[in-house]
Amino acid sequence: MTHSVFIQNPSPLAAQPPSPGGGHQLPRNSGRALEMDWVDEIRINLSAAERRVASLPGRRTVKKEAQAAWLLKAITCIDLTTLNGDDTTERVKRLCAKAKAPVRGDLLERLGFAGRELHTGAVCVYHRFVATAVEALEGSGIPVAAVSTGFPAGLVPHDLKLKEIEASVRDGAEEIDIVITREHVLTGDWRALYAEVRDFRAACGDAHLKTILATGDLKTLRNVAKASMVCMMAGADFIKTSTGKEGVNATLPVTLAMLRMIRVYQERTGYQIGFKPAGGISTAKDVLNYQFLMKEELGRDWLEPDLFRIGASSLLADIERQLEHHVTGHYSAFNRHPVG
Ligand SMILES: O=C[C@H](O)COP(=O)(O)O
Repeated sequence: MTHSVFIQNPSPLAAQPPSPGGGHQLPRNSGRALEMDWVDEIRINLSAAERRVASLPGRRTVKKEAQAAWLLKAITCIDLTTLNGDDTTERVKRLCAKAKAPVRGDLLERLGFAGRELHTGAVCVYHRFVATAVEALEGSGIPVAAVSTGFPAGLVPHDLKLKEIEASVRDGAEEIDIVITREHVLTGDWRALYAEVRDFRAACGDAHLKTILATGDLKTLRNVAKASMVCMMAGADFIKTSTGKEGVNATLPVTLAMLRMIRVYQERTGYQIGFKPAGGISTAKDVLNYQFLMKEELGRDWLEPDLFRIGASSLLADIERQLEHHVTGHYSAFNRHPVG
């Protein structure tokens, strides 16, 4: 059996926007033995995948109130991120404040959301800032995600990677975003990739494991799909596209390939695996396309933050501008939304 069909058109998107609340408890993926058959059989039809996603923006537009609801839902799925060499404690504290109150109160009131809980899915930082973020977010219910394992290139010794994961978990990170060793994919050493991610999963303990594939480094969609499947078999809770530091980061064709693998894994094991596109997603328009593709490919469950995160440093500012435009009819300058 192969997984090569990317041309089937989904049923039309329901007119109903997602409600900003929701969420559900999922059984955690325990991983399983490496099935080489599941990897070897994977085939990808690149041009069909490109055609499939090219039709998305034209077919799927939502207007006015519906769009505001989709964007509010997107906010709950953002891993609000700062991953810069010049990050400071103060910047991380400001980011955490923004994660707790992502949209101005007056806008929420005019959108009819006054008094409703709204926060981002997580805050994502380097290990150095995990403890700062945990303290700043205390009582908010917002988890801290730590990038790890020698992010972004992942070229430090394996034992140091495990120690880095353990240190972030000790400091309070509830989610660990690891990078895989790209060489394992580029040389087709799926056993080495599986063993690596298995170890990362064990080091995480109760913290959730997001495996960053760095898809821009993997050369082909087939490699992306195979790496996705191996990471899920090794126990990934989420598969994530990119670090934000590769030449090419999240794209819709890559997303489609990864979502199809999530679907196959669910069909075979019953586990629902989360998806996190990351890197270069900076506009409300971009994020709507990702939401539509998630819903069309995997269904309503995958619009919730326990199965969908968007790794982004500047997306929130554009969403807030769009919400402001929706309410006032005017756009404000980006410098009125300095964080997020
Ligand atoms: O995981 C998150 C990414 O590093 C954020 O990338 P971005 O700065 O392009 O939004």
